[in-house]
Amino acid sequence: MSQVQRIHHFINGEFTAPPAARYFDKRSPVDGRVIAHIAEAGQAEVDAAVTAARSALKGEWGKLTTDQRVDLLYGVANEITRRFDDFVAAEMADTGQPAHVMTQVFIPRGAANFKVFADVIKNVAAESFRMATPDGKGALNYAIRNPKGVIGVISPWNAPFLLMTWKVGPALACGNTVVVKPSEETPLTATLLGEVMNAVGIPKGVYNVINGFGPDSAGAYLTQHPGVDAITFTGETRTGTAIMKAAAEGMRDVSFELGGKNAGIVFADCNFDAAVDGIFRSAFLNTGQVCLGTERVYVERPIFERFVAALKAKVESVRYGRPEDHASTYGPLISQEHRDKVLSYYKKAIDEGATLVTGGGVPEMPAELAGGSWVQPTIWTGLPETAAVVREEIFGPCCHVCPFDSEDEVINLANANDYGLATTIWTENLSRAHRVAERVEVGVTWVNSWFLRDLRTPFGGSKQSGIGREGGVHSLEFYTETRNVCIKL
Ligand SMILES: O=C(O)C(=O)/C=C/C=C/O
Repeated sequence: MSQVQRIHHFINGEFTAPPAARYFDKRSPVDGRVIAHIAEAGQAEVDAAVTAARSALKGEWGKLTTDQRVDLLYGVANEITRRFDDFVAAEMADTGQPAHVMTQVFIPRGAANFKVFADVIKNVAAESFRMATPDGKGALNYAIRNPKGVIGVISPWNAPFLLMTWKVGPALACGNTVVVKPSEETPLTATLLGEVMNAVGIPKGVYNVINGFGPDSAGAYLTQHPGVDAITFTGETRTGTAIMKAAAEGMRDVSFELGGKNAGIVFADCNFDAAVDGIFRSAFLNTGQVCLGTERVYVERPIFERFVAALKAKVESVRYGRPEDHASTYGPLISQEHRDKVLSYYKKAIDEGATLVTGGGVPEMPAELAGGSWVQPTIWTGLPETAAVVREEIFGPCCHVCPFDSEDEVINLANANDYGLATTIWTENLSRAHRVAERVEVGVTWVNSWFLRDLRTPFGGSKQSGIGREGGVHSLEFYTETRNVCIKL
C-alpha cells in the first residue's frame, strides 16, 4: 500500500505547512481509500501567499522583459511535457478518471495553456490612434498593457490541471502573480506545478498554492483578501455569486466560467454514427463531469427511436475500472458527496415520471472498488421541459433525450434555460448549422463536433454560465490593465 502523502501549501517557492496545521483527508474516488492528508490553509497562510505574490511583482519578476517572461513560460510548458507521466498519475489519483481522459484530453492542455499565452503576449499589437488638434499639429495616442497584479485563482475538481493552467498561463504571460486555491478534492497537480516552477526558475512568489475549502476557509480568505487585485473562478454558479459579492469589496474584477445545462441538437440529416459518438462523448466523458457536457439532447423525430437505441448501446458498453487499467473506459464521480447529489437527481427523474432507458443507479462493483463513488451512466426520455433533470445542472453521466419537429421549436427548447455555456449541433446541412448556431444563446457552439478547442478563440458562458471571455487576446482584457497615453505633437 503506497504511503499516504502529506500535501503542503506552496508559498514563496517553498512547500510549507505550520507545525499546528490542520490536515484533511483526500480519498480516492475509485475505492474510497485515503490517499493524501492535505494541510488546510488558515488566514495566516493566505496572507503569506498574497504577500509573497505582491513582493514578486515588485521583485525580479516585475522587471523581466516580455521576451524573458515568454522564455520562462515556454520553459514551464517543456517541463510539464517532460514530467507528463507524473501529471497523468497525479490527476488520475485525484479524479479516478481513465488514463485516456488524462493523456488525450486533460493533461496535454497543461503545456498548451502556457504556450498559447506566451505566443499571444509576444505577438499582440499595441493600439495607437493619431488625432487632429485645433492647432493643426495633432496628437498621438497609444495604449499600453500592464499586469493587473495579484490574481486569485479558484479552480475546480473536474478538470483540475487543464482549468487551473487555463488561468495561470495567461495570468503569468501578462506579468501577474497568482495565488491558486485548487478544489479540496484535487490538489495534486497544482502542487506538482510548484515543483515545475522551481525547476524552471520562475521567481519565488510568482506562483503560490494554498489548500482548503471554500466558505470559512482558504477560498473565502483568498477572495476577501484586500491584497488580491482580481479573481478568476471556474465552478458552480452559486459559488460564483458568493465570490462576486466578495470581489465587490475593493471593486475587484472577476472572470467566471460557471455552470451549464448544455443542449445537444441532432437533426435527421446528421451523420448518424458521428452524432451518436459525439453525443455519447459530450454526455459521458469524465463521467459527465464537464461544464461543457450535454445533459439535454434534442433529436429530430424521424430518427429519435433509432438514436436513443444507438446511444443506449454505447452507454451499456462502458467498462468500469481503475484508471491505470487501460481496459477501463469509464471512471467514478469525484466523491461520495457528489454521487449522492447525482443519485438524488436519478431518483427525482423517476419520481417525475421519466422513462428510464438505461442506468439509473449504482453498478455492481468488485469488492475492492465498492468503496468508490461509482454510478451508472443513465439515459431518460419522456419528461416535460419543466422537469428538474431537464432544467438543472446535474454534472453527472446522464442525459434526457427529447424529440422535436422543427428548427424553430428546437432553438426555443435549447434557449429556454437559465444557463448559456455550450451547444453541440449535428447536421449535414451547413446553412442550417450556421442559422441555428447564430440563434442558440450560448458562449460556445460546436457543429458536428464537441470539445474541439482552438485556444485563441473567445471562450466563456452567457446568461448564468459566466462573465467574460478567455482565450487568445480575449484573456488580456482580464489579466491586464490597459492605459492610454496621449502625446501632443
Ligand atoms: O477547454 C477549456 O479551455 C475549458 O475551459 C474547459 C472546460 C471544461 C469544463 O468542465
